[in-house]
Amino acid sequence: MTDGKKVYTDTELLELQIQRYRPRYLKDESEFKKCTTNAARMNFFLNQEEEVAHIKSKIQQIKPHVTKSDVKASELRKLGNVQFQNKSDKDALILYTQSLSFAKSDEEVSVAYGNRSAALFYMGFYEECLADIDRAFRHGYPESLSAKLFKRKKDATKAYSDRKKVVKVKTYEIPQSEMNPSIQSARNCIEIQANEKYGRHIVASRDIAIGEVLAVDNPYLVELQADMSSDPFLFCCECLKHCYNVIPCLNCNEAYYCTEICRAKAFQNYHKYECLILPYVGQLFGIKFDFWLFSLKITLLAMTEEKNDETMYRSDRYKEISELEGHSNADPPEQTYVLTLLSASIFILIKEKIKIFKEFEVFEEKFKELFLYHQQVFKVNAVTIVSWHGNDKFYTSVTGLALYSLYSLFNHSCYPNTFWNTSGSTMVVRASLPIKKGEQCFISYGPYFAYDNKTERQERLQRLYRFTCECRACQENWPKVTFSPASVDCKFIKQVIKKLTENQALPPPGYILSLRKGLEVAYRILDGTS
Ligand SMILES: C[S@@+](CC[C@H](N)C(=O)[O-])C[C@H]1O[C@@H](n2cnc3c(N)ncnc32)[C@H](O)[C@@H]1O
Repeated sequence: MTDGKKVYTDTELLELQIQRYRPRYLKDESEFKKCTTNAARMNFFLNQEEEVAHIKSKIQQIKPHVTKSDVKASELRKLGNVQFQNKSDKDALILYTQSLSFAKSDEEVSVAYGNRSAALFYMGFYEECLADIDRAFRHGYPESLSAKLFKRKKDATKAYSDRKKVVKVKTYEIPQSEMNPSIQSARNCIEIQANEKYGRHIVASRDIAIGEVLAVDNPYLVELQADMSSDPFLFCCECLKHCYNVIPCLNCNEAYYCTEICRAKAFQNYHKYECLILPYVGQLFGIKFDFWLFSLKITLLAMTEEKNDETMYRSDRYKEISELEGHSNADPPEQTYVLTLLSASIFILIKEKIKIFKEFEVFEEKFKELFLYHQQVFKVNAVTIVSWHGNDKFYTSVTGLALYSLYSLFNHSCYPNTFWNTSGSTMVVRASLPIKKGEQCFISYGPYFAYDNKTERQERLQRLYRFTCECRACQENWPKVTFSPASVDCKFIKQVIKKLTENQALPPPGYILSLRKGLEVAYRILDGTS
């Protein structure tokens, strides 16, 4: 979100809203604090008739942006042509993609695909170029221009087959024989336990060696972070795949997908409702929080998903999401007040514009509870996905947020014995230390003893996750490690290891072992032998 100059994070935006509504909160404070459930909080605003009438009239005044227009599509395509002639292929590609998102008639759609295929060809993305040529023909590309497109198809096919095959990075897959019988995404070396101190948590059901895979989890839901990713027109909103030839939603200009399959899946599951109100959200509030969009999608999924009572802990089902920790009553009341006020307005918007509650009448009351709850779940459990992409030069960027059911059961330690990374949106969790049978498997929620001091870590964990960390690094108050791994040379590593080995009061032997083993594992992963 920007005001022309500054890009605001969700937290900064929320702080601005809290300041804006402070006088109103102070007036309502004592009554609002009496509401102890999310539904009661929502009803606090929804029962204020004047307020509701005011929001309804604001909604009526909003003219949603034109989403499909051949005139606009043609303008954007022509701007793309200028960039293409100037050899700015990537800028041309983005303008052609925008043109596609506005294009209404088959003719306009087909020409935009045809033009984009040219930019893709010159950028060396032959597979994507061929896909766009097929799309152009399927939409009835004009006969008069077809010869050029047939030639490009021939050239791209040849260039594609001549090119050395790119080795695709393979995500680890759990072998059938090692699958966990009670947890869908886990290997058969962990189990879920629960107690008062830790809530639900993950425990090793046998000894686990460094580098071993504990879980390969797929997200229940992802949300593309358009403002933060380097380019929102290059990612699939459904699977976050980095993709140069995304295709737009057939109704709105807000969502793009890597394939027709992802588009149909998103539309069927939630986007058919979401895209009817997205054009209003920004205009109604002047802001769009990521956690709203996220929460809206989950709530729509919760309403529409078919019930599945299987006892296995599943990552592809709403039931597991519905039981995640949200600390519903732990946020500062002023923050909850503002979020509820804005959520109540979204509730009215949904009622006015998509009539979904007519279809799912029973959910009207449930929605009030869930929409806020999902925002709370998001804050405690969502993960930021950083992708690496590029052609010959790889670079990383934040592409999205995701919610994983199994990852959400891992508790935190500032000296964790597991770590995770993602490939696309698939998360792989591995051991970073040896884990003995019966020991809890911890992950880091961000704070890590080597980079942040104990006070900083404890403050952050308390504020965001509402617990006091009692990991070994916190109990023994380990010092920060003051080198940056990127600038470390081998000589320096040797010195560090020597110092660590000599001084037993510093991080324990496991840390040294993990450093050495970690390098070995990283090498094996990169080498493709693990
Ligand atoms: C992502 S959830 C982890 C699963 C959670 N224990 C449950 O029962 O659903 C995060 C929450 O777990 C709890 N938690 C995480 N790490 C913890 C720890 N080291 N000690 C105590 N509680 C912890 C906190 O309440 C935190 O907000």
